[in-house]
Amino acid sequence: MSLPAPIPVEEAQQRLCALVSPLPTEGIVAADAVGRCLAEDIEARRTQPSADLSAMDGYAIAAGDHSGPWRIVGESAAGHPFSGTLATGEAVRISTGAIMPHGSDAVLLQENATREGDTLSLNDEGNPTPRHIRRAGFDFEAGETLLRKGARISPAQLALALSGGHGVLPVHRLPSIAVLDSGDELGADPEKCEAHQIPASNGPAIAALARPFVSECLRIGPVKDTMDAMLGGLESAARADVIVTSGGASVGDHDLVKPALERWGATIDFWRVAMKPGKPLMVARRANQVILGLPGNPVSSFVTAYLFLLPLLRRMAGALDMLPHPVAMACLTPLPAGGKRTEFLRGRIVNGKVELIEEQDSSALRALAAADVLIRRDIGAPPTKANDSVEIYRIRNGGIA
Ligand SMILES: Nc1nc2c(c(=O)[nH]1)N[C@H]1C(S)=C(S)[C@@H](COP(=O)(O)OP(=O)(O)OC[C@H]3O[C@@H](n4cnc5c(N)ncnc54)[C@H](O)[C@@H]3O)O[C@H]1N2
Ligand code: MOO
Repeated sequence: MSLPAPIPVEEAQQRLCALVSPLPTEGIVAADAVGRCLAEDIEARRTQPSADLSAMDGYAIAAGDHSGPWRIVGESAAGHPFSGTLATGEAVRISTGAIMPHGSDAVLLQENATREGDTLSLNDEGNPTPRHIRRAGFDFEAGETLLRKGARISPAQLALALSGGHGVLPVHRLPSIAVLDSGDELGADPEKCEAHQIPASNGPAIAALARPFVSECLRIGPVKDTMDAMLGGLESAARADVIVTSGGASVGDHDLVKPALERWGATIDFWRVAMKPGKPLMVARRANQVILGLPGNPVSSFVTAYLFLLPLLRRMAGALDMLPHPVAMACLTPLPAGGKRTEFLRGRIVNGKVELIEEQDSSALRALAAADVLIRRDIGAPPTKANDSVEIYRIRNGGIA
């Protein structure tokens, strides 16, 4: 059998993402929109802060005399502004976040003041200063763009949208997926595997990776290595936006994903990518469905899900920024020259530098679970010395979402 030449990683990512468009838009209560992507730009509906506010607990001091003593004529508390106007020589008790009264132009910290009854004076620790005033509109003005179309709503973006006066956000629908494990050797119950079986760990791991980006995830299998079982598994996934299979993507006698997809009426878009691990990756379409055939080796399945499934789901969810961003980090371990495939090596971070994990077998789950990053090695990259900079993708500590 002559096999198609593996295509470069970037081309494969582009071809995959070009198969889909962002899903339709819906309005979602802002707090429930976390994880969704905006379908349009969001403008501020209010100015923040809407008035000059004190940034500290202390006293708002009238313009004109910053030496004191002053007469305290009232209070401005957060949510309860002082209604009058200060005259020279007057001050108002003020709390953090409260509105500066008319006529005031400085804040005296309470630690820098002595109060006796209604008389306020300096205690030589510091003077009234306008530095403790947060000016109206310094964060944003009504009408300014707060968040761009395609931005993913995370907790900080949620807080900003709420602060900008938005209770409901226009976002894209999330895709649904079905994840199918295949292989006669797979046991569904990890506590009851015979000697010839291994626990089916890929499906749950892929589903866990995808969870923040999907509306629902149907789990199918483990499916046996027969054409009928594979066709049955695919048919039960027929309503998902994306089908992910794991295993059976290679060239063995029992690798049935490709023939089963073809028999099921899917068209293979590409098969085999010049990457390690993950070479047998397969992408197919059937009507509006996209099928991603991930290799069975557990590390290959994880790495290809990270580099292909997540960008695909991000694109369907409306993100403009789909691909993971590599960053540069010094690498403690010297690395050999890159080969004929882009490599994604497991590494751990030690004191701010990355170190290669010795075990790089594409079935080694203990090494994967110990990894903080994938080290990217481009095709034909020159060898590196200790402490040379390499490109890494974080797969822990916030690197996924
Ligand atoms: N002659 C060749 N053999 C292989 C090639 C090749 O090019 N020529 N490619 C190798 C590469 S690279 C990979 S990766 C694997 C992937 O093959 P498959 O996608 O067909 O995967 P399987 O053969 O079904 O399984 C491989 C391995 O992974 C285990 N596995 C499968 N599914 C699961 C699961 N859901 N949970 C946990 N572990 C799973 C399976 O038991 C096997 O050990 O092919 C190479 N061979
Ligand atoms: O390309 Mo395979 O995914 O190395 O084990």
